[in-house]
Formats: sequence, C-alpha cells, structure tokens
Amino acid sequence: MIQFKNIIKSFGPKTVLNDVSFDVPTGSVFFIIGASGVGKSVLIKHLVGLLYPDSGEIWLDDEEISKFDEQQMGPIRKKCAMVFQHSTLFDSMTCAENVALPLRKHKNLSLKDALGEARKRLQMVHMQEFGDRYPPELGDGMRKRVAIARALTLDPTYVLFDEPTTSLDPVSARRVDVLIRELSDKLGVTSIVVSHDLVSIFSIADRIAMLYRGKLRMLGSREEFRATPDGVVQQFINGHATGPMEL
Ligand SMILES: Nc1ncnc2c1ncn2[C@@H]1O[C@H](COP(=O)(O)OP(=O)(O)OP(=O)(O)O)[C@@H](O)[C@H]1O
Repeated sequence: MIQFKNIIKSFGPKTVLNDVSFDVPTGSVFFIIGASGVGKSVLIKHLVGLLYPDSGEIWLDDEEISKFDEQQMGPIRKKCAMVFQHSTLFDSMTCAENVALPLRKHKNLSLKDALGEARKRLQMVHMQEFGDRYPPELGDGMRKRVAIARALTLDPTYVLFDEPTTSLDPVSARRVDVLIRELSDKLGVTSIVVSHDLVSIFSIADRIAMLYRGKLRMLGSREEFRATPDGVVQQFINGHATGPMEL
C-alpha cells in the first residue's frame, strides 16, 4: 500500500501540492487526474525519489520513503517501476535487448539468460513475436508496450505510468488500457496512472484521485465520479469548455 500523508511541495513561491493525502490500495488500478500543470507528475515523482516533499510523509509498504536517501531509494526504484510518457528505448538495440538491459544490470544475468527472461516479459505484453525487431520499426503503441515490458523486468510491485495513452491512436490506446488492467488482474501489480484520457479512466480505473488547485478535490470510484454533484469534477470528466473550473 502507498500512502501520501499531508504532502506539501512548492517550487519557489508556487505551492503545487498543498496538503495532499490519500492511500493507493494494493493491486488496484489507481488514476491521478486533473488539469495540466496541477501537479500529477510532481506527485508520482515523489515515489521514486526524483522529488522530495517540503513536508508530509510518503509510506510504501510500511516504510517512510520520504525520509530515504539516494542509497535507500535503490531498492524502492526496483519495487516501483516507472513508464515515462515518451518511450526511452534504445533504437540501436532489439526490443528483447532493450527489455534485457535492466536484468543484465541489476540481476547480473548472462546475455542468454537475460534475453530469455526478456522474451517472457514481452509475452506478458503480447509482443513476443517482436523481440528481434528494432523500436523504430514499430508504431508508438507497440513501443509503449515494449517499454511496459521493460518496466516489468525486475518484477515490480508498483508500476507508475505517466500519461501512457497520450499521443497514441485510439486502438493502440485501448490496447494499452487492457494491458494495464491485465497487469493488476493477472500479476497483482498496483498501477498508478497519471492521465487525461477520459476513455481510459472510465474503462479501467478502480479508484480515481482528482487534484485541483493544489488540493485533492475528490477520491472515489468511477461510479462515484460520474454521480458526484461537484461542478468542478463534472466539468473535468465531461470535458466541458465552460463551468466552475478555474485554470
Ligand atoms: N523541477 C521543477 N521545478 C520547478 N517547477 C516545477 C518542477 N517540476 C514541476 N514544476 C511545476 O509544477 C507544476 C506541476 O507540474 P506537473 O508536471 O506535475 O503537472 P501535471 O499535472 O503533470 O501536468 P501535465 O498534465 O501537463 O503533465 C507546473 O507548474 C510545473 O511547472
């Protein structure tokens, strides 16, 4: 379980997160939503030690990671893998070699064993037949799935997705949604997804946290979000140009 407790984070005079608290239940697909610039990426960067709160606590499986130094964050980064918005695959390596890279680095496997493990991860994302292809030969959706396979190499408990469907065509986006759902349902992975994609949110989220003007505006299920009388939430989830939201 992940717990954010009273997180405050400012950059200079600008307070981005102002007393944000919520829990992410284990095994769930948990979405963090909100307008551009509201602090969604800032929040998830705290989970891998890319940022630290000015005050407040972050707990991950009974450890207060917001107090951890760089060395202590090492094992946390294995437990908590991140899939960045833009694919960070190496173009000069095959997909299997890309996925094998963290195994070679962290598990000291031989090339042959690492490639064998990599092919298993590619199978998890339904990309097994593309192991010998190079990333530039593939479309954006397939590259995203290879990046997800690479994030799975060290058997993480948590996978953080930063806008995984942004810039994908609708069919590829839905395939990525299905995959994120499968990772939770079949492997028990807890997925934290930062997204604006309303179709994704309302197809696969177990729980949703909406940030607004530095605060947690609402935490709930898809049904609770659909039913809320909160005008700000309704404007956001219905994508209305006008309404009470201040941008
Ligand atoms: N390292 C940093 N230094 C200064 N300001 C930062 C830093 N990182 C983020 N910010 C600011 O924090 C605010 C929130 O940024 P963040 O990237 O979390 O937004 P977001 O909700 O993920 O937006 P988007 O949906 O557009 O990606 C922005 O105003 C951004 O400029």
